[in-house]
Amino acid sequence: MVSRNRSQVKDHLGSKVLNHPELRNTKATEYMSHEEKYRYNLSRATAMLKLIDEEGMDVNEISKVMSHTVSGFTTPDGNPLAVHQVMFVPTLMNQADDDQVSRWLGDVFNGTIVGTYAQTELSHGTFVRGLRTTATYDPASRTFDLHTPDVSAAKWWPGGLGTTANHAVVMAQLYTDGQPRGIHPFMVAIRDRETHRPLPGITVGEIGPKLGQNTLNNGYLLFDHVKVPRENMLMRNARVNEDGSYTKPSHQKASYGTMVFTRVAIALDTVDALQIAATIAARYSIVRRQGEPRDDGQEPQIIDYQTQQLKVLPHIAACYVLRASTARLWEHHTHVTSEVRGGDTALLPELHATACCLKALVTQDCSEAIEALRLSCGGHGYMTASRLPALYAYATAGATYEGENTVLLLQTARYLVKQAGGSHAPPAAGSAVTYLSRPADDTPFAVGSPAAYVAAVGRVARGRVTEVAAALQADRQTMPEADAWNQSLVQLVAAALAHGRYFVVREFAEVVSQQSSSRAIQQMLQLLFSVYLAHAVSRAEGDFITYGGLTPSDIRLNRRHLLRLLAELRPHMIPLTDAFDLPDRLINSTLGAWDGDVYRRMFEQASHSPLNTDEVPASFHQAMLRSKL
Ligand SMILES: CCCCCCCCCCCCCCCCC/C=C/C(=O)SCCNC(=O)CCNC(=O)[C@H](O)C(C)(C)COP(=O)(O)OP(=O)(O)OC[C@H]1O[C@@H](n2cnc3c(N)ncnc32)[C@H](O)[C@@H]1OP(=O)(O)O
Ligand SMILES: Cc1cc2nc3c(=O)[nH]c(=O)nc-3n(C[C@H](O)[C@H](O)[C@H](O)COP(=O)(O)OP(=O)(O)OC[C@H]3O[C@@H](n4cnc5c(N)ncnc54)[C@H](O)[C@@H]3O)c2cc1C
Repeated sequence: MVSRNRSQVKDHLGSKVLNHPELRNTKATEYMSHEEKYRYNLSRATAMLKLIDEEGMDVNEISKVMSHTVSGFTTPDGNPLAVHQVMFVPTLMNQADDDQVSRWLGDVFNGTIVGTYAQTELSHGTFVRGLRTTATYDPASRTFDLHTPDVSAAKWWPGGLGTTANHAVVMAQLYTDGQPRGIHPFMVAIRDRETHRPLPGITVGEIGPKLGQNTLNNGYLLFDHVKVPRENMLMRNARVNEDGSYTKPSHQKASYGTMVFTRVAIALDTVDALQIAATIAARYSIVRRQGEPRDDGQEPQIIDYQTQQLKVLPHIAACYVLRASTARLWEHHTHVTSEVRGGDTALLPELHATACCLKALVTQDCSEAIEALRLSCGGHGYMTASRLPALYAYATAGATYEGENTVLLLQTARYLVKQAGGSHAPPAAGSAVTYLSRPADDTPFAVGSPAAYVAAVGRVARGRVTEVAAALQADRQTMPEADAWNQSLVQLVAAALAHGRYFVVREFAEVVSQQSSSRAIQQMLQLLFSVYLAHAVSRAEGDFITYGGLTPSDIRLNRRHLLRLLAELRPHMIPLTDAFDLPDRLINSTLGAWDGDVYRRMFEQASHSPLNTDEVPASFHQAMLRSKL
């Protein structure tokens, strides 16, 4: 495919997806059974994979097509092939050696192998070192014995495992020579390629209904001494030789690489969900009129209520700000991955720390924002057909999967306190933590100056990190490490989030500072940034007084400033959401269509309720008779 700029790629791929012969005709899925939904979503996910293959898309293009998985168009109830595409394939590409890649990839791309990433167990998700599935090497047969010791070690959650995948990358405790070697990835056939029946020794199935994404097809998996050939351990990093001798990986956490990638992908993707929700709420907020008529005789548009502006507009600004930092993280990940493949792991610790805190910050902010946007649509936001409940369910899953957010923030905090205490390798040029070893930026705070806000956000991050690092250091003198750490958990999480916020605003400050061909665009970016910053301060006033150098009077001024900025942004709300360029079919919301014809659409969707087919549904009489009322 010829090289295209970002928006050309988006247009091109957008129309390919929307007009694909196997995708363009959509059905409402609300009243389908679980199995019908699965069939519908799986056939659409398969069509997407075919499209990716036919077009020979690169990873950036795939990421754009995959980001449609959140839409109401592509796989409205969850993509049963998401984990295949986003985790299984990347794991093979990055953790299998060259021979293994050539052995498997043909079958992956021709659709014969469909995989999942099977790591989490019933009793362990967060603490990966605690996983209990074992892979014990036997040099005589040159096989691994894969075993689930008891039900609590059953794999539980992997997406697509339920009824879709025939292979899994299984993360298991490796034993060679009777020695535990830690968690390693194994390529395991779990179902017959022809009949799709579970292979001997395998117990597999679907785990049941969830808050959302019910056709993500999450599954369980148990092994009863399943023999796996030696060549099926993914050997780009660590190796087990025929005689059972073991070669360590170049980095102790090399086998965690897929998680880092997926965290980056989730951060990027969750902003797409926020863009959809923001577009729906913005459009609805101008269509909806309610309240005492004004001078023009009309009831007010709800967006003209100041409270509604606060519910909607900061999240539109957040779409722009978070898009910039997540795109930067994506580029940085590509760079660091190629360095790591070349054997240089120096940048990995900071990439891990940044991916953890951005994934956590973005999924937390976006799920809170989507819920606020849902509430901003009043009763109608509670309807499934508004699409807002599904968007919330999608975003909030991101706060748990691929590393529960608190746990990930603690990983970032661990890196930050080590940097603050000078016990880590010094940061590389361009690192996001150099501010910790420099004097605080003492630019005085001034309402209306984005640079002054950014400096204050930096002082909060610096203050939070150095304070908790000192507390931890002091506690370490008087208690065991684990107790000292636990004593500071809440402050460590706050420090990591403050660091994440500083990262995000610095990235956007750079975007705003770049020369744009259009003065109007530059002014709009400045306005969006000002809204984001003023809102960030209003959400954490205590922090800005305690660490950011703001006075109570600054806080009061900021509150007024934010409301003025919102009024300034309000006339631009629709162009700003139209600019996300989301076709109606992708949004798939009764409230969020471009023409604003909300009430007709709501009636139309109600007509699909099976309870409206007959004037009196037969079920009514049956149920009443049974209850003898
Ligand atoms: C092909 C293209 C596709 C493009 C797609 C893009 C489109 C986007 C569409 C998105 C659609 C989204 C659908 C997604 C579906 C999601 C499905 C979900 C899947 C899962 O959830 S899989 C399971 C995920 N599980 C977890 O994340 C578990 C979390 N826990 C951990 O990661 C670890 O246990 C831990 C990190 C919390 C702790 O590990 P451990 O105990 O081993 O380590 P320590 O805490 O002791 O730390 C020791 C040192 O190791 C460093 N460290 C830890 N992890 C890493 C890492 N990953 N990389 C580098 N370094 C790491 C620590 O920092 C420590 O370092 P130190 O120097 O000693 O301090
Ligand atoms: C929709 C969905 C899809 C998923 N898909 C997959 C998949 O494809 N493959 C796969 O392998 N897994 C998958 N998972 C599993 C997912 O990765 C885990 O659920 C996630 O990593 C959280 O782990 P946990 O469930 O063990 O949570 P827990 O760790 O049990 O979390 C419970 C609470 O304990 C707290 N906690 C735990 N440890 C600590 C600590 N050290 N310090 C402080 N607090 C702590 C957490 O903050 C949280 O509040 C999926 C999960 C979901 C919801």
